[in-house]
Amino acid sequence: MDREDLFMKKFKYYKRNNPKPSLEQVILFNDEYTILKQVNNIPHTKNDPRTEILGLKDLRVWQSLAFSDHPGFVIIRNPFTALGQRYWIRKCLEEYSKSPNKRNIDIDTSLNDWWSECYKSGKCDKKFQNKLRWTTLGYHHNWDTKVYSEESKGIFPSELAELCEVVAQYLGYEPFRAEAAIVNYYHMCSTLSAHTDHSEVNLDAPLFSFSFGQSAIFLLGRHEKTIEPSAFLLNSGDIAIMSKEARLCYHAVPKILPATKCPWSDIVRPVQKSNIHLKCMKAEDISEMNKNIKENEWRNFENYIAESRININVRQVLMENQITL
Ligand SMILES: O=C(O)CCC(=O)C(=O)O
Ligand SMILES: [Fe+2]
Repeated sequence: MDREDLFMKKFKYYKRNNPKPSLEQVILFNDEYTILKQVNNIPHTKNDPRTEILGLKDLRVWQSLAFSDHPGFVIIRNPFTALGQRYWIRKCLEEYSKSPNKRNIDIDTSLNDWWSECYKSGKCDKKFQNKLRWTTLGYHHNWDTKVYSEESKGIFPSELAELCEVVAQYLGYEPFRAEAAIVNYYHMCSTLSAHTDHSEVNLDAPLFSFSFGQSAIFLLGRHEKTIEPSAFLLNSGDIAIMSKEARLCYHAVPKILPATKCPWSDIVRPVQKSNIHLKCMKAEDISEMNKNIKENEWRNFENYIAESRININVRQVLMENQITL
């Protein structure tokens, strides 16, 4: 007899609207879970000078959590500044959504600049705006064959590579090379069904997942769907890392939930110019960060994120000493 698909059962439970599911078992919904523990035994005594320009808080105040039932799974609870959240949300909407990055809307349109097109008439075309569901950066994920190739590859955004490098270093997951990303755009009724991410040659390198905007229930199971998954709440700014035993586990997003906090609207402070050495980013990125302080620059992006969730999912594709596929 086939064993029951408990992953699907939980997915359906959290997806349903009528009656609404209980959120009592959702980890991180409140702060009282005893299974949480601080990941790093040794507190960070030094900051990484790149944090500010990447829109991150000082490493010494980061809170990273591990879960005894899910070895290798780590959540860093919103290490972003309010301005940092605005910067990354805007990057996903205005820049990562442009061709030649690959997008789900490419089947219907050849236009390059989706975000500007949404505002072509002066006001937002919501119907068109909601059509964008994903873009891929770097090595493009092939949704049909699930195979990466050298022929389908773009330039990986340098600022996103640097963000991952800082997070990887913080967790001691070095060296990590960001080579492929999927940006997922969710609306309030969107879901992402159960899957494992196994297309990369390098399945030992961790997977970094950045969430912005509205919240999500994230289901994390094991290597088989017959094992019941745990439900985690991911809020804006949270970074989830699937490493080691968790790297190839089934996961899914059955539900988007209205955010109870909007950290992108907290007090914004400008990033100061400094002489820090940036591996990937350029000095102009400081003004790109600071322009989002102005309400008129930020308003349209805020309207989008008030009803959507964005997830950036970053992977290393190649082995450490491999140059091409
Ligand atoms: O949206 C999420 O949190 C997960 C996305 C994901 O699993 C993927 O893109 O492979
Ligand atoms: Fe995934």
